[in-house]
Amino acid sequence: MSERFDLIVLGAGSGGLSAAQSAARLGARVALFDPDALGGTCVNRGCVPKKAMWFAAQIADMHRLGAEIGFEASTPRLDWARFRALRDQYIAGIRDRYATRLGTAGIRVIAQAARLVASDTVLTDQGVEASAPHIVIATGASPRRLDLPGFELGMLSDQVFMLDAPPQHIAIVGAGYVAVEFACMMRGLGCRVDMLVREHLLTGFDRELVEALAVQMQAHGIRIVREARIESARGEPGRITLAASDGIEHGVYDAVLWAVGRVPNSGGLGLEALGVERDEAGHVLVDVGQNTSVPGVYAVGDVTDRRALTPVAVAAGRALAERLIGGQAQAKFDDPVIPSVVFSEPPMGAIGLTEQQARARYGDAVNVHTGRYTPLLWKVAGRSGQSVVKLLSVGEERKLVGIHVLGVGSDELLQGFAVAMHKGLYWRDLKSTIAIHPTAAEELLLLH
Ligand SMILES: Cc1cc2nc3c(=O)[nH]c(=O)nc-3n(C[C@H](O)[C@H](O)[C@H](O)COP(=O)(O)OP(=O)(O)OC[C@H]3O[C@@H](n4cnc5c(N)ncnc54)[C@H](O)[C@@H]3O)c2cc1C
Ligand SMILES: NC(=O)c1ccc[n+]([C@@H]2O[C@H](COP(=O)([O-])OP(=O)(O)OC[C@H]3O[C@@H](n4cnc5c(N)ncnc54)[C@H](O)[C@@H]3O)[C@@H](O)[C@H]2O)c1
Repeated sequence: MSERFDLIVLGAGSGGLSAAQSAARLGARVALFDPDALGGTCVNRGCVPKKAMWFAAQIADMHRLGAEIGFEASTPRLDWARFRALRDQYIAGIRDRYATRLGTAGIRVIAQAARLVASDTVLTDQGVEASAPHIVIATGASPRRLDLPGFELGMLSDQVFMLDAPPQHIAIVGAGYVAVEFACMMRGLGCRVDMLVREHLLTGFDRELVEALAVQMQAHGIRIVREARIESARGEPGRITLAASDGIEHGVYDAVLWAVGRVPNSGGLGLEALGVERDEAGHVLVDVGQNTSVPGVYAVGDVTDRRALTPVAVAAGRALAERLIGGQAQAKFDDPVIPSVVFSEPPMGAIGLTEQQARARYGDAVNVHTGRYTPLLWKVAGRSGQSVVKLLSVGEERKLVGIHVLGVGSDELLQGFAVAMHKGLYWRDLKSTIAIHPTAAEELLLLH
């Protein structure tokens, strides 16, 4: 006999936790299934451990800058084991707090993988069955594996966080968020880094800023090899050579990271039998209300084809619970202004459309305002690297449709601009606002 709930959630990552907690807050009886650690990708093998590593790399970079401006400091060496223990302890604390909060909210947590056996019933391999009028699929995504010889010699992003020591010389295959962030972090921590890029770096970001970032990554010592189509890996763990389609061999590396995208965890969930539609890549197809093609079955987060970002999964889960349990018929997550930051060195952030997207949508009505500057401390140190800011506005009114910043501080300064753009931001608003001087943020107000 299956136990009845108001809402069942598969997956306790960003999206699933948000849906479950919001629904429980609104009075629903909720069951939450997940065989793995609470918090999913973001907390355990994504944003959180990544950001800790980024901070460590930033500190190493600041030491180098410190030496350039006159500090007498010896090169710092990171005690990797201590750093890893502290980071893991912090993450365990987050998981503990989730467990406490879920318990307090009365959410039934079942530490097992579940699949749908009917549109209102789920079952686990251990025989636990539960049913509800609403079932939310929030099973996320996993790193993509390639079907090429020697693939197993390399690692996936999940495994980077388990390394006992940083590699000496790493090859990173791929050119998306994960590839760029790990390349910069590893380099910051003193590794030799080769990035083997098949096509473009960071597709989806403004081309001008991406090229400016590539220049800085190379100046930082990262070797970027373009048009490298890796076809095989050979050697042994710790001594790996990569062969490309043009016959060129790369390496020898002591580590290889395959950062070639992510695939949705939508297999083995019983979706095919129920008729839940998916795209070719396996993403569960949803409308703006997170409804799948089967009534009573919904999906949020990376398992869908929406932007794979934690705040997107969280917003979708919350809106869904508000609609299903809170009775807010209009609640949906459909925000066109999604800010995001690549935690590279320096970081690069974007809100709204790139120049390429804006021109495709608005043609000649697009105004482009670009500025380049060298951050104050870099100038003091004699460095020449440049930050880039770009604003895209449309028409006579100059409504902002895109804001892009590459440079120190961009990760923190963009959130406030995202609030303004969400509400509707115009060029005249920037011109009539008093700047905070001297900051990186003011550069957005000082453009001509
Ligand atoms: C290295 C890395 C860095 C990232 N950095 C950022 C960042 O800085 N900022 C940002 O916004 N985003 C970042 N992301 C993306 C972000 O982590 C994801 O967008 C987010 O975690 C998606 O949440 P989700 O709930 O959809 O899935 P997940 O967090 O992946 O959670 C899915 C959960 O479902 C569980 N599950 C799977 N199958 C079943 C089943 N059959 N039954 C029950 N449970 C199941 C899994 O165990 C997992 O816990 C990063 C991702 C990676 C890989
Ligand atoms: N800071 C952040 O917010 C952050 C950080 C990490 C990840 N994320 C999210 O997670 C998502 C996944 O990131 P990702 O980097 O895994 O994927 P991605 O889609 O951003 O990039 C995948 C990269 O792999 C390349 N690629 C694909 N197949 C290949 C092949 N056979 N050989 C060589 N290269 C190949 C692609 O050209 C692309 O450059 C991102 O889109 C983003 O939404 C966000």
